[in-house]
Amino acid sequence: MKIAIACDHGGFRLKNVLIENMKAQGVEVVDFGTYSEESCDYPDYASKAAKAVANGECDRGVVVCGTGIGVSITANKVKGIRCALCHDVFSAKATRAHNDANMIAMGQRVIGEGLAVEILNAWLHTEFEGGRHIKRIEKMMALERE
Ligand SMILES: O=C(CO)[C@H](O)[C@H](O)[C@H](O)COP(=O)(O)O
Repeated sequence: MKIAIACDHGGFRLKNVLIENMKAQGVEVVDFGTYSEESCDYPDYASKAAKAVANGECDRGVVVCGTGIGVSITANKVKGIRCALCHDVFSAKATRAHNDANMIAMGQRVIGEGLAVEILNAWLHTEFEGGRHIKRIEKMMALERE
């Protein structure tokens, strides 16, 4: 699996923890920045990761900022993206199983690193259930074409 990842200054330290966790599992990671804690604008980086997922360069994506909100809103502006803001393991599993979320967002200022790694791993390793959820996702994605 190839994962796009991006953050702003408010998510930089957590992004690095998540990258190390994924690399330790043999997951390929493409880091779209930012690369320091210098203040920057989260749309510049979250959009790069989201576009890499939308165009197929990466299979799925992870975005991090202070709250996870700015990066998730940004990612969801890119056609084809279903980015879920998750700060608990149950939601991370459910958004893969039910929403087939192709991106996850988290906030470095909201949760600790240990929980963030558990959430990421739950999201990475949960498959989409299909079935009744397929038509619901189709209805969501049809909104992009209106
Ligand atoms: O976009 C956000 C909130 O929706 C992120 O949490 C940002 O990291 C945050 O807004 C950055 O704030 P700062 O005061 O400029 O560090």
